[in-house]
Amino acid sequence: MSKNDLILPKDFPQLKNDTFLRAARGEETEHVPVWCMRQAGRYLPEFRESRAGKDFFETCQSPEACCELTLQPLRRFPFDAAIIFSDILVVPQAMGMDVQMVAGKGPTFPEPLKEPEDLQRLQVKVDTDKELGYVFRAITLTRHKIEGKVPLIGFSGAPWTLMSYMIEGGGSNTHSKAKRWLYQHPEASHMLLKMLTDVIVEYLLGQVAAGAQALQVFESHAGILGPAEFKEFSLPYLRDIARRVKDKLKEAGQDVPMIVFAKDAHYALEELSQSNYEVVGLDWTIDPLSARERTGGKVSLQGNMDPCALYAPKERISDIVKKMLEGFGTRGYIANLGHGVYPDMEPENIGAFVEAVHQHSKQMIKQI
Ligand SMILES: Cc1c2[nH]c(c1CCC(=O)O)Cc1[nH]c(c(CCC(=O)O)c1C)Cc1[nH]c(c(CCC(=O)O)c1C)Cc1[nH]c(c(C)c1CCC(=O)O)C2
Repeated sequence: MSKNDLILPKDFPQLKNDTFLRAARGEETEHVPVWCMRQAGRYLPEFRESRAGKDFFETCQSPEACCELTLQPLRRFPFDAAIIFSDILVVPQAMGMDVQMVAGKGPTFPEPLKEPEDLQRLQVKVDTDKELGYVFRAITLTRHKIEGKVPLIGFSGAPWTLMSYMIEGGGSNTHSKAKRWLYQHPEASHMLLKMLTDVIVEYLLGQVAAGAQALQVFESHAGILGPAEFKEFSLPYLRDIARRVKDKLKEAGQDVPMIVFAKDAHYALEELSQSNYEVVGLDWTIDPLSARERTGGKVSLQGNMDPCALYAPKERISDIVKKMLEGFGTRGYIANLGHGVYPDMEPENIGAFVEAVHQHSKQMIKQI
């Protein structure tokens, strides 16, 4: 028994709305489920109030705060899933790196990896219960407090995205420091990607043990790679993560749907649909119909309204949603944005987006 099991009982309230889980598995639903990346975020006044004056990563380390922030958007909108409030950069922290959230600048690593010998600074064998137990406790607490309203999604950053942050030391336009490694130090790059993969597999399994009912892997920096580099430095690790997590869960008689979101990796859509994930998440640069054709019904799809469409008047949002639903169809589809909600967006328009998905999809399904 891990330490994590001792904190709270795991007899969770019964799930009342499994629409999201059914859509992930390609099963029939009464409406298309919908959630938003970054649905817990600064666009909500109650989020800004809860976060005010508190350090971002300290907030991530408080299970009570994470639980509250995860539940806030559900009190306003009838989302069909919740995603645990946390961050992808807790994994580099668990491997021994210092990461700070600097106001106005974003995540910052005071001592990024510069050369291959810096890999020696990293913790190779990470005790995820010890280093990331706070995320597991947040998930368990939230599973209780959510009262079975909707499923709870756990997540991790993918190896290449985390590697690029660890080398760049923060956000970047070119990612040239991280990409230099791929061309100058391919062996060290693979070593780092492999180290990250091992930690991520344990981390995702720990999240399921704690109560996560689905998992999303964020390859947010896929688009900075070309097709050949993606095939060498991202795809094998994405596949390995899903395979290893699924094999381990199967041994335990468990099964949770997994979503891969490789932003701007339209060139790899065929490969992504054959990568052991049930769901492929899409950014807004892909046309729904062609995404369906190229993935050949092998997977469910998630996405992909341009987040900026939320700046449009409500009627226009409704029309855009209707077109999106017609493109994807209502089966094996989870509505979402093509990336996260931005801080200056109107909460009311998020509500209009959710309502439009529910309304239009109910009508469309009735007509089938
Ligand atoms: C790249 C990335 C990060 N973090 C994450 C990604 C992958 C998804 C993506 O591509 O956007 C993942 C993430 N970060 C957060 C979540 C929570 C769940 C959700 O609602 O989606 C998730 C899934 C909370 C957060 N993570 C962060 C915020 C905003 C900062 C705050 O609350 O103070 C939230 C709500 C901070 C963060 N963390 C990160 C960035 C770039 C930022 C923004 C910095 C800024 O805007 O100043 C790294």
